[in-house]
Amino acid sequence: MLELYGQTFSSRLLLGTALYPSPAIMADAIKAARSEIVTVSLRRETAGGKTGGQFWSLIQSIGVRVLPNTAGCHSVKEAVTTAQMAREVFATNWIKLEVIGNHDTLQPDVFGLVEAARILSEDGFEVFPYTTDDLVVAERLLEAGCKLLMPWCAPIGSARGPQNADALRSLRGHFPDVPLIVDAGIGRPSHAAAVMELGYDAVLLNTAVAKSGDPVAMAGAFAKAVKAGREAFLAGPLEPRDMAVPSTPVIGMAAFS
Ligand SMILES: CC(=O)[C@@H](O)[C@H](O)COP(=O)(O)O
Repeated sequence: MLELYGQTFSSRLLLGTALYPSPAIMADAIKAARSEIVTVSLRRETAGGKTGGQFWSLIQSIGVRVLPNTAGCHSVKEAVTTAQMAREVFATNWIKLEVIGNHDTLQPDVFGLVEAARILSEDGFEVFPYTTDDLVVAERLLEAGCKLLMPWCAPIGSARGPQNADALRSLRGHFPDVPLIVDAGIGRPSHAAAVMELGYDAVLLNTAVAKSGDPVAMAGAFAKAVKAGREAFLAGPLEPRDMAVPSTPVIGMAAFS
């Protein structure tokens, strides 16, 4: 079971709720993914007026846990204020904290992220920080009160998959007991399986499902990949070797003379 801030979940696939062709397709994709947690932008929820209300009702009808996010926030003040509003709107202390540092790459402002994480943790939030794969930043986030980490594997929406598997492996090795969720940049089910095989606890993705040719079918494919990756990790995959090792036994081979 996946344990996040004292709550347990069967599914290790968290989904975003943006960019789908329609709300109905989004709902069907969430069901096909068997996700139990979806992330929702406060901006979408509040900006849409009546539409926002309908969207919220649809999410509630699916019966999933909501992880509000601060998507689009570029400063500590903006992120903290958005988180506080999200707590009121969604009635949860959970917050996926994004403090974006660059318009082009959408990479996190890790300095602002740590500061905002400290402020929000002290204010009783349970923070899910969207961060890079930097080990020192990870340590600072844990010191700031985060009980889990959400490193990217590539820029948001890039669909490039793991760009630095060594850094992800290193994070896993340094923090064996901290829940680690890869967030952002996953493009294909094989990417999700690959990070799960490294021992990551879960993945969060959005674009790869929502913008695919068939979001519902793709959500199902991701669900299978995440499960397969987890099972492979638990089964103890082989480490790559430099030299060949015969896989066919030589004892008992027929002798030719
Ligand atoms: C929805 C959300 O929270 C995104 O900001 C998240 O980081 C997912 O990224 P991808 O769209 O690349 O999966």
